[in-house]
Amino acid sequence: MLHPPAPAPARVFSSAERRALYDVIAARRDVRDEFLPDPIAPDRLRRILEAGHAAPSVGHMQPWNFILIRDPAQKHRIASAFAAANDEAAEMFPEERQSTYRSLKLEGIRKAPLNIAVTCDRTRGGKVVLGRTHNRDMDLYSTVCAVQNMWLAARAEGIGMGWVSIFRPDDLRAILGLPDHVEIVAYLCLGHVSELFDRPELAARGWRQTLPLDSLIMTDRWEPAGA
Ligand SMILES: Cc1cc2c(cc1C)N(C[C@H](O)[C@H](O)[C@H](O)COP(=O)(O)O)c1[nH]c(=O)[nH]c(=O)c1N2
Repeated sequence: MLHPPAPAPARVFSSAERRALYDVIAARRDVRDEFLPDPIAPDRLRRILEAGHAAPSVGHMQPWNFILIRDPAQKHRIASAFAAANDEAAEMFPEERQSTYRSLKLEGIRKAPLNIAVTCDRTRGGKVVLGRTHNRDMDLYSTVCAVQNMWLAARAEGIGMGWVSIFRPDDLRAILGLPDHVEIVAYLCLGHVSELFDRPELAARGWRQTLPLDSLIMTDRWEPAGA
C-alpha cells in the first residue's frame, strides 16, 4: 500500500546564514548604469534562473519562461521601444519634474551583457488552476515572485539586475514575438557591476524617499490616514 509522502524535518538556519539572507535583501539594488561588459558565467546564470524557477506559484502553475537576449540587433530594437515610451513618459510628469526625470538613467538595455524577458503563459496548467479560480491575476503575481528570487540570487552572485518597464506593451510583445496567451511580466538587464548605490538610486537622487516601515503597518483593518 502506498503511503502519502511526509514532510522532512525543517532545516534550521544559523544566525550567520540568516544574516547573509538579510544582507542580500538589503544590498539588492535596481541597476541601470553600473554594468560591466564581462559576460555572466553559465553556472552563475543557471543558478539565477534556478532561483527564479524555485519561486512559489499559484497551483504550482510555474507560468514563467525566460527569454535570454544577447543579440545586439534585438537589444537595439528594444532600446528604441524604450526611448519612444520614455519620451511619452517624461511628458506625463508635472513640468517642474520633467527635467529631473529626463536626467535619470532608467535602463541598461545595451550596456548590460544579458537581458532577460520574463513572461507568463496564462494558459499553463489548463483552464482551472488551484488558487486562481477567483483571482485570475495570480499567475502574474507568481511570475513576479520568480523575478524577485532572480534579483536576490543575482545580487548574491555579484551580478546587478535592473527592471525596465517603460515600454508600450504592444511594442515589446511584437519585438519578442509573443503569442496572445503569453504576457510579458518583466524586462530585465543583468551584468557584473562596478559599483552599487547603498540605497535606492531614486532616493539618492531626490526623486522619491523611502517611506518609514512603521508608517505602513496597520492593525486588523485599513486605517484611514490621520485617524
Ligand atoms: C515592477 C517594477 C518596475 C520597474 C522597477 C521596479 C519594479 C519592481 N524599477 C526599479 C525601481 O525604480 C527600484 O526598484 C526602486 O527605485 C527602488 O530601488 P532599489 O530597487 O531598492 O534599488 C525600474 N527602474 C528603472 O530605472 N526603470 C524602470 O522602468 C523600472 N521599472
